[in-house]
Order: sequence, then structure tokens, then C-alpha cells
Amino acid sequence: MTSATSQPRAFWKGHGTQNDFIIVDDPGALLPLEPATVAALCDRQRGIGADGLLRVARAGTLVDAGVLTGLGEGIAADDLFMDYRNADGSIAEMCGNGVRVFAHYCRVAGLVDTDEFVVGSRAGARPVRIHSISDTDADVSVAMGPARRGVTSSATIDGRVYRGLAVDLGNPHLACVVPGLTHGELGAIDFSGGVQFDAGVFPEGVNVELLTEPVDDGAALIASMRVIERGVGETRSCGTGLVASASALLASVGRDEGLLRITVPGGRVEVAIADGGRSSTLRGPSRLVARGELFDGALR
Ligand SMILES: N[C@@H](CCC[C@H](N)C(=O)O)C(=O)O
Repeated sequence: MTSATSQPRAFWKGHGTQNDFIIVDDPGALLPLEPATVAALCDRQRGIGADGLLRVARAGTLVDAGVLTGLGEGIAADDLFMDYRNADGSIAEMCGNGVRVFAHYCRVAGLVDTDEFVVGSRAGARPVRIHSISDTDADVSVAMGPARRGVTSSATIDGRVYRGLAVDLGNPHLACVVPGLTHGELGAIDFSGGVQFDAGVFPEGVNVELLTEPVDDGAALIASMRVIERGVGETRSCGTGLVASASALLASVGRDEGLLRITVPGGRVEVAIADGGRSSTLRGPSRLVARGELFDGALR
């Protein structure tokens, strides 16, 4: 006997500045993406291995299937929706690197026939623009919405306390600009013990970014970032974290708007914050590296 989940299921693999994702096209929203299933697929020893999983389906189909309770602001039933899961199987509202890879996949797979379209996310509509594209590489901008600054708080990593600014990108961030920290010193911090944070400030957990102080090169503010993601651990890049970091870097020099180029272990992206923080754009690469087939057992 066969069922919707017993058929071999195509998957793709891609990354945005080495924040990597399994992409599963599920037009009928039939896949039971239980947390344990997603965690097994994302596991780097017993699964495919990834920082997260992107389910591709139309927003209206996900509502009809009961995956979403509603369409969300600015999202039409026919819009493609990025149903994002962290590597531990938890659901997150948004993923900035994921949206670029998602848009790249949708264009290459023929799900859209234009270079500008709306991607739905649990944080709302995220319009994308594809500047250049091949089957493997793309350069994509995402309108990331407002970067909402909150309170200051602190996080402890490897026994050291870092002060930072809470910034809401639809998902929660604590972006810590560390006075005097060099790029080399940032790279040497031991993230293996994870992060401790104030659960009173971040009851849903938080993504924590550490940053060097910004340097103004005349065209943009330049800085380096590392991140420990909620539901994943350290990743080599985090798109929402980069926008949150841009907002904190601007705050550290008394500004609300500007252009920033931020280096992460997985590459470099550009962030623009405008309208006093009410809008933001993330621009960076996407690479599709493989496609394959999930066997029935992988989904149980
Ligand atoms: N890597 C992502 C963020 C993914 C979600 C995050 N771990 C959370 O739980 O909020 C990005 O590129 O933004």
C-alpha cells in the first residue's frame, strides 16, 4: 500500500553564505514535518545535514492543510510560502538566508516566471528581487521589513558576558557589538558551550550575534559577525541576524539608517536599513548544490 509519504520525495540542498538548507517541494502540503523527522533529516551524521529545512508550498494550501492558521499580512493564497524549520525541528518565524535560497530554488524549478515576487513567511510577506541567476548561483535581495529595536540585555558565551541590543526581525535577536574586539579575536571565541541568555527578556529563546565595532569606509559601515542560532547552534551565517546586527551597529554610532557590509564565517552580505529602521534589505548570494530523493524511511 502506498500513501502520500511513502513515495520517494525529491529534495534539493542549497546555502546562503554557508547557512545551509534542505529544500522540499511539497505542493499539497502533505508531508508530516514532525520535529523528530526534521531533526533527523538535518542531522549531519544520520541525515542529509543542514542548519534548517525549507518546505515549499503555496500559502493557501498550507492554510487548508492546517499548517498555518492564516495567510498573514501581505500574503496572498497563491504566493509561495517558506515553511521554515530549524535543525532541531522547531519552527521559526523567518530565515533571511533561507528566503534567498528559497527564491533561487523557486525560479530554477519554474514555480515562478519573474525575478521579483513575494515569498510568504510566518513573519509576513518578504518581497524578493533576483539580480542574477544560473542553475547553481544567484544574487538575491530580500525586503526584510522593520528592524525593531528593543531593550538592552546580555548573553554569556564561554564564561564572558556580552551586552547587546534586542532587535526583532520577526524572530528574536540579541546583537552584541563588542568594544575593541578584532576580527581575529572574534574568530577565536569558543562557541562550543552554547550561550546563556535572560529568559525573562527572551521567553521564546533568542539568536545571539557577536560583532566587531563598525568601521566607516566612506560608502558603508564594515564589521564582522558570528552567531549562535536558536534551534541550531553556531551557524556560518544568519540573514535575520545580519539585519539585526546592522541595526545594532548603527545604534552603536548613533544612527538609525545606513548601508553596511558584514563579514561572517561563510562569506559577506550587504544590509541597508532605511526609513529610520522601518524597512531593511538584505542582499547576498544563494547557491544550489545538489538534488536527490528522500526514501520513505527518512520521513518516518
Ligand atoms: N538562519 C536564519 C535564521 C533561522 C531561524 C532562527 N534560528 C530562529 O530560530 O529564529 C537566517 O538566515 O535568518
